[in-house]
Amino acid sequence: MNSAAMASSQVSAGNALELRGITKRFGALSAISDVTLSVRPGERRAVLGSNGAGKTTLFNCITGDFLPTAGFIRFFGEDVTVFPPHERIRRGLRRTYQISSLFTGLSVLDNVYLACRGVSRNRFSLLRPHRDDALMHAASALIDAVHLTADRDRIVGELAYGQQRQLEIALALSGAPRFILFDEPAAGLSPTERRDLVAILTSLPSHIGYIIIEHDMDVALRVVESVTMMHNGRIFKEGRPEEIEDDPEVQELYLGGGHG
Ligand SMILES: Nc1ncnc2c1ncn2[C@@H]1O[C@H](COP(=O)(O)OP(=O)(O)OP(=O)(O)O)[C@@H](O)[C@H]1O
Repeated sequence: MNSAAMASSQVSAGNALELRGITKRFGALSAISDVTLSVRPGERRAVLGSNGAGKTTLFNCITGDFLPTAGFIRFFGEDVTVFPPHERIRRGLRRTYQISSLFTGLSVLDNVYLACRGVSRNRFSLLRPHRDDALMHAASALIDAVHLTADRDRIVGELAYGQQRQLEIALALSGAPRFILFDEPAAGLSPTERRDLVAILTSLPSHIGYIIIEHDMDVALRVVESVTMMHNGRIFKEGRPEEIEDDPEVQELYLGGGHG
């Protein structure tokens, strides 16, 4: 290992996620530019910024849906910059989407069971699942974790919207994730459902770190310990939730700036 590679591996030692100089261009447009950030194992961070700031593009680079134009990404020390999404999933990275990815004609339990099965070694087994197998127990535990215990046998299409979003969190938790990217989980939720979401996120196992993109500051700042503010594709400010909330520049640009 040369000295540059050694320095790079020392920088990344101990981080769950490490981005260095990530840039993504679409033709002449730089959606994100030179984004460098590190997240420790178990750390919970919000990425905030107004529309078009580059938050979703950042997520897509982390998941492998987009290849960055420049920079590198390490996941638990391993360079995953050019890995396809399924290789990152196999290493414990998960993501939720703004657009629902649920099987609405199946029950809550079947949805979570299939997600658990999809990331297990036996995913191509043709054996009929039994209610007492280990995956069924894992699925039940995840349903409890997202407060859907009483709804586990209901058809997903009949659930309230907020319950469907809770179910998406259960799917992201399947197969022992180490890190989750939550894409606006509070969007469209009622005040009661938002409170439920905060309770679910804050009671996730402490070894699971996450990044949350969220327009609702009341939710975002209550479920994280660190915040990265983005503006025009660049990191604009980083700090603890209370520092970000009190920062005059953030207030000018984001909180009071007619943010949509
Ligand atoms: N596939 C793409 N092709 C071209 N331009 C894109 C593409 N994806 C994003 N962009 C552009 O990159 C910039 C950043 O967009 P991005 O969706 O990452 O922002 P965002 O912070 O997630 O915004 P929002 O809060 O509205 O979701 C925008 O100018 C957007 O139009």
